[in-house]
Amino acid sequence: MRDGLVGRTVTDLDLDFVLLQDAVQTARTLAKYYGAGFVLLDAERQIARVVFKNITVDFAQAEGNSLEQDLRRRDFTVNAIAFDPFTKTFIDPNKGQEDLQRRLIKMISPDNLQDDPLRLLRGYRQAAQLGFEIEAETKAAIQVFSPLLSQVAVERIRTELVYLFNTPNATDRIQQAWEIGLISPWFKSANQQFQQLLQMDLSAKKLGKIYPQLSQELSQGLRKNLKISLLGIAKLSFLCNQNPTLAEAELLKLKFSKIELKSVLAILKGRSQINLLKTRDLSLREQYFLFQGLGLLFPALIVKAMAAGFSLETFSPLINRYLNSDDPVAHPQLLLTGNELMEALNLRPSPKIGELLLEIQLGQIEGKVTTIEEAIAFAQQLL
Ligand SMILES: Nc1ccn([C@@H]2O[C@H](COP(=O)(O)OP(=O)(O)OP(=O)(O)O)[C@@H](O)[C@H]2O)c(=O)n1
Repeated sequence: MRDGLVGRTVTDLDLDFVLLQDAVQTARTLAKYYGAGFVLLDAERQIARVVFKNITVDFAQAEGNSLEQDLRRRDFTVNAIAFDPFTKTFIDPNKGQEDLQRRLIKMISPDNLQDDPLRLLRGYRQAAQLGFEIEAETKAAIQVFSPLLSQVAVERIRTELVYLFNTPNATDRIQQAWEIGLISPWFKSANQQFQQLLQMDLSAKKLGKIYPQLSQELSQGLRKNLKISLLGIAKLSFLCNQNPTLAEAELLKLKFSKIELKSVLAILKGRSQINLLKTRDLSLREQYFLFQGLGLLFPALIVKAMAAGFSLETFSPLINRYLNSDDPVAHPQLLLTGNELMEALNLRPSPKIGELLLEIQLGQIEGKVTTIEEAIAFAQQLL
């Protein structure tokens, strides 16, 4: 109802139905009837989900004895508007529609926030997504209750954080959430990077104007099933400690996946590599290792560096290499495989083969090697 009333469009529709009885059974019947997926989310509280291709429909048993009671137990007034499809009337005991008009996130009551402290962070996340303000008393209550957030399962916190990182122009909200103590326990040193974090969306926009492809890559996930966007990962890399070991500890506490963790660390490493650009150009070898370390994360590093004050022009040569799939430095192609090298030189498998292949690759980049024969002779010479 909230999203419909403000005209918000989403790619995946999420419908929430409240039933006074038989919620799970109704969901099961519907799933069967439409051949859709069925997931029992909470047997005790009677919540089930029916999954269609781009639509998720949740059925929940009303909490309390009436829909009004159920709506009074929710988090924010704008999230507690119901519509009766039979009578075609709104049921809005908390005056959520008024707050929608005023574009306000307002708590239903402080007790409701305490009942499920994730709601404290949901408030900031939804304010960011909807472009709403947080009403003054609600903001004050969130600040008072902020220590309670640590009682919530970190998986739920992480989900909210990812939403925040993926929301464009929400870095000021992230900063505010940190300043009132909501997310600072997980990112203790973030305040040192806020100035740069706040520049991120602007830098992404600047980059996208000249290189639309990079802008598109930044809005996507590293993999299909990864919710956090590349730009989100770059923002996360600002929030956590800039020392990779300390950053790793922070991200592990929040149970970020291995690939998210590796991505942030790759960006932090890349960030220190490009510091050299302040005084000189990178050698071909250095460029090769930079591209190898980053892979698809390259645009995320560029935005981060721009937010830190580097000019876009500094990166033009590197960006051109990245965008050219035939570029040997950014997208090197092996002249020969490890097996072929072992056969040619009569070698046994050992870590040395990897080292030789790397040297051949670097020789190729530096123009010392162009054919397979030259590659073999080059390796022989090294041996
Ligand atoms: N911790 C929570 C989670 C949800 N809700 C209530 O359950 C509704 C549906 O929850 P959900 O679909 O998770 O959230 P939405 O508010 O719809 O927002 P989004 O889809 O962006 O997560 C919310 O609107 C809110 O009324 C709540 O009160 N407290």
